Amino acid sequence: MAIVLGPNQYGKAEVRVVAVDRSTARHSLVDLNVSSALRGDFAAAHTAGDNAHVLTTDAQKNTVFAFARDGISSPEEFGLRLARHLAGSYEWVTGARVAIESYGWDRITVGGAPHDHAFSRTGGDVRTAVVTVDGADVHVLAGLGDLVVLKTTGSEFWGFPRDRYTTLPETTDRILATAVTARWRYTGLDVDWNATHDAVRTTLLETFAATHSLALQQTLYAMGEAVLEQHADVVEVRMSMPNRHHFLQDLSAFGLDNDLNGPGAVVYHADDRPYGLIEGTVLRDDVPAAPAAWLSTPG
Ligand SMILES: O=c1[nH]c(=O)c2[nH]c(=O)[nH]c2[nH]1
Repeated sequence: MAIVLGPNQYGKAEVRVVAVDRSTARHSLVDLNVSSALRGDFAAAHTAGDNAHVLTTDAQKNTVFAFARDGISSPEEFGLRLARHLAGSYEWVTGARVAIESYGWDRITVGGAPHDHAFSRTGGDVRTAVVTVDGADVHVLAGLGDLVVLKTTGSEFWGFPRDRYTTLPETTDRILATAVTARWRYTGLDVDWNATHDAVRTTLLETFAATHSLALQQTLYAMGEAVLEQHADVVEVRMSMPNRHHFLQDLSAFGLDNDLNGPGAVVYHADDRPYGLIEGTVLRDDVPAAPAAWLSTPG
């Protein structure tokens, strides 16, 4: 028996870089959280403390800032530029993974006019990109996280088996709420990254709204299916959707009913935990799997 080093990677996590385009009086900004990781022959560093192959994580951080100086047109483009550079940096580096979160900023409106250089953070979801260079292969995953959505009706849940511990009542009218994390894989690199990201996000939202849900599982599948039907560049969608349960609050102690169809507001208790966690992949069955695209990407 011998003990050996298994798969490993290392890099700088969560480099916070803000790039401002000041080329006109109307500034624009890109706000990213960038994590890089290198893969390759780093055995000696692990087993002997020999750092001759270790491109420092500090240099990886510096590379992020230096590359931002050329402008950032999209997280995907920036990730591709960085991952290709890092993967090509030394012959013992076989691959690089760059994962990016992108935070949105809206112009503040002053007197009805969008301001040139004042912004407020968009409250909602975060855009994500993961670029992996693996030898000659390049993979791009786009995505989003924390897209919080809710519908006040159009959701049922019934027909499930009842074992001795099943107490949940069946329902034909409930709130359906979740915070969508989705990542989707592109076939090629000739993609209009920003426009496609916007369009996929719209598809996810529209399908959540338009699907009469019999289960969050069904809604998840419908959302992934719609993305694949409407976006030819996308071959695979992975989603993670917590079921943010909303339970009708019992108000009988106060002599109040709480009837879905009665007069007055219907009052729910929004429970934060535990939550159902519905996860799944929807993909084209004629496209080869790309495990390298997803390696060390959680969820
Ligand atoms: O949409 C749902 N899927 C489930 O699997 C489930 N389980 C549960 O208790 N409520 C729900 N709702």
